[in-house]
Amino acid sequence: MSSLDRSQKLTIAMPKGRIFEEAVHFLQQAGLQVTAELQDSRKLVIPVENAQLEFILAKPTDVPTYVEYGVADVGVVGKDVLLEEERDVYELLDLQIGYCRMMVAGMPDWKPTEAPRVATKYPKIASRYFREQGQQVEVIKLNGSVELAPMIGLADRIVDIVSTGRTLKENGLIELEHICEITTRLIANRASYRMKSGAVDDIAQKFMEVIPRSIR
Ligand SMILES: Nc1ncnc2c1ncn2[C@@H]1O[C@H](COP(=O)(O)OP(=O)(O)OP(=O)(O)O)[C@@H](O)[C@H]1O
Ligand SMILES: O=P(O)(O)OC[C@H]1O[C@H](OP(=O)(O)OP(=O)(O)O)[C@H](O)[C@@H]1O
Repeated sequence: MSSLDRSQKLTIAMPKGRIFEEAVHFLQQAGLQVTAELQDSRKLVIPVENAQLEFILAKPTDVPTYVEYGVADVGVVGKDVLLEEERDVYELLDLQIGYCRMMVAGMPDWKPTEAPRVATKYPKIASRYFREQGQQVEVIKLNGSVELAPMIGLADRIVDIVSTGRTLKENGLIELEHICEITTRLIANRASYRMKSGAVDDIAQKFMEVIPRSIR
């Protein structure tokens, strides 16, 4: 299937923010035409001339929403977002970039209490994890700076992403339990996967060829 087949034009949802640069580098390695507009402008919709491609730039947590509703055919997104948003999309590939881990963390002198409270940006992941552990906890949703919660007594533990460990360390917290590893994934809309199988396969194939090179 030629990538210039008009009916096979693909819209790719890209996450703004932390994983954007690594994801763009991945696209370049896969041979996709990445224009300066994608890397350096405030535009949110970026068509790629003659390549039957269009990028949309979304907040990371919204990428699966655009893909589920089919306004993007495929998307690049962290596994943390997929686990939290639970959108109805196909997960096609682990791109093996954007490495980090989902952890339970707390103060070193943490002790179980009768009414444990857990603060997190990821309430579904946290609730599911503690349910599976057979522990009853109250989950408190925060939107950032989650490490503050145990320090000032809002919660006794947190569920959050840890990458270098610097944020935990500088706030006197330690890793307590490992929930899962997180990497960036390629996802696809279910209808696009069938109706535009040529173009979706083409991009998945190109991505797959990059993956062994991106293993650290
Ligand atoms: N150290 C890290 N902290 C947070 N996210 C990371 C880290 N390392 C990799 N990631 C990946 O980056 C994505 C988050 O990117 P970013 O922090 O830009 O988004 P956000 O949390 O929506 O932004 P905001 O801080 O505006 O709420 C996550 O989905 C995760 O997969
Ligand atoms: O282990 P580290 O390398 O220190 O990274 C982990 C930190 O990065 C993320 O926060 P982010 O910078 O996205 O800010 P936030 O507090 O607004 O979520 C995450 O929520 C941790 O706080």
